[in-house]
Amino acid sequence: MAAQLIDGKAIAEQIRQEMKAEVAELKEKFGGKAPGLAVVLVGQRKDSQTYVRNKKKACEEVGIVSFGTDLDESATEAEVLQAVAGYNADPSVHGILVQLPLPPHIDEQRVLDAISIEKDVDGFHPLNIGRLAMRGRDPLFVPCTPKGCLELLKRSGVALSGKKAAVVGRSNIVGMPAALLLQREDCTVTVIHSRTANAQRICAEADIVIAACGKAEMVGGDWIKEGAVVIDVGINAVDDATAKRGYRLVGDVNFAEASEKASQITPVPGGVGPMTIAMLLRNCVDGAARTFAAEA
Ligand SMILES: Nc1nc2c(c(=O)[nH]1)N[C@@H](CN(C=O)c1ccc(C(=O)N[C@@H](CCC(=O)O)C(=O)O)cc1)CN2
Repeated sequence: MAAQLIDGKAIAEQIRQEMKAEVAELKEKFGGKAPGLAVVLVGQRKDSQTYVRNKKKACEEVGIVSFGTDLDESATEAEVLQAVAGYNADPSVHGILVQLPLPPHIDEQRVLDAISIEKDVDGFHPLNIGRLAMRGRDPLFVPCTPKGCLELLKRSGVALSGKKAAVVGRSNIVGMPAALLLQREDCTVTVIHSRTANAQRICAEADIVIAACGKAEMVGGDWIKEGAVVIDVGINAVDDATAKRGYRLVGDVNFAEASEKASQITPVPGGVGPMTIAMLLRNCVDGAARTFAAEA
C-alpha cells in the first residue's frame, strides 16, 4: 500500500499562521516591540540568495522585522565577524543567522562561535549543541532542520517513545542534532554513516528513518521496514532535460520505492525544506519572547 504523504509545505504554512497570531500578541503585551532577525549572506550563490530571500519574505508574513548584511564573495573573515558583532550588540535583533555555506577562505566555525548564544537561532553554537546532548539541560535553540523533522513527526501523530530510529548521515547541521533530538524523545537511535557496516540492514530495522546523507536517492526501498515513517532531508538536483529548470529535485530517499513500504513519508520538494524556514521563525519568536519577558 502506498504511504501517506507528510505535507511539509502545508504544515509550515499552518505554523506561520500560528506565529503571526503570537507575534501580534507579543507586540500588544510588550508595547509594540517586534521580534527581529538578522541574516548575513556572503557571496553570490544562487541557492543561498533564494533561501535568504524566502527567509525575509516569511519574516514579513509573520511580523518579524528582518535586517540583512550582504557581503561580497571576497569579504574577509574580519568583515563577517564585524557584521555578527554589530548584530550581537543591537537590542532590536533577537536572532542572527549566517547563511551557509560560507566561502572557503572563511573559517565557518569561528564565525558561528561568534554569535551570541542568546541570538543563535540556527542553534549551531557549540554551547547550544552541547546542551542538546546532555540530559537535564536544555539548549536555548535547536537547529532548524532537525527541529522541523521532529515537528513533522509530532504533527503527523507519530508516537516516538520506545521506537527504533535510524538517522542516515552525521553532519553537525542535521544528522547529529536529529539523532540527539530523537534520543530526547526516548527513541533508540542508530546513526548510520559512510563507514557503517550493513547500513541497509540496520536501517531496515527502524520504525523511523531520517535520511540526511546528501546522496541522491541512496536510501532505497530495501532500506525501509514495512510501515516505517520516513523523513527525507535531502535536496539534490539531478539533470532532467524534460524539466522546466533543466533539473529536478530529489531527496536522499528513493521516493517511489520507499513509499511502497512506508506508512508515512515526506516528499522532496515540499517536505522538510519549508519546515527549516518555519522553525527559524519559531526560534526567533521564542528568543524575542524570552528577551521581552526579561526586560519587562
Ligand atoms: N545558516 C543556515 N544555512 C543553511 C541552512 C540552515 O538551516 N541555516 N540550511 C540549508 C539551506 N536552507 C536554509 O537556509 C533551506 C534549504 C531548503 C529549503 C526549501 O524550502 N527547499 C524547498 C525546495 C527549494 C527549491 O525549489 O530549490 C523544498 O524542499 O521544498 C529551505 C531552506 C543550507 N544552509
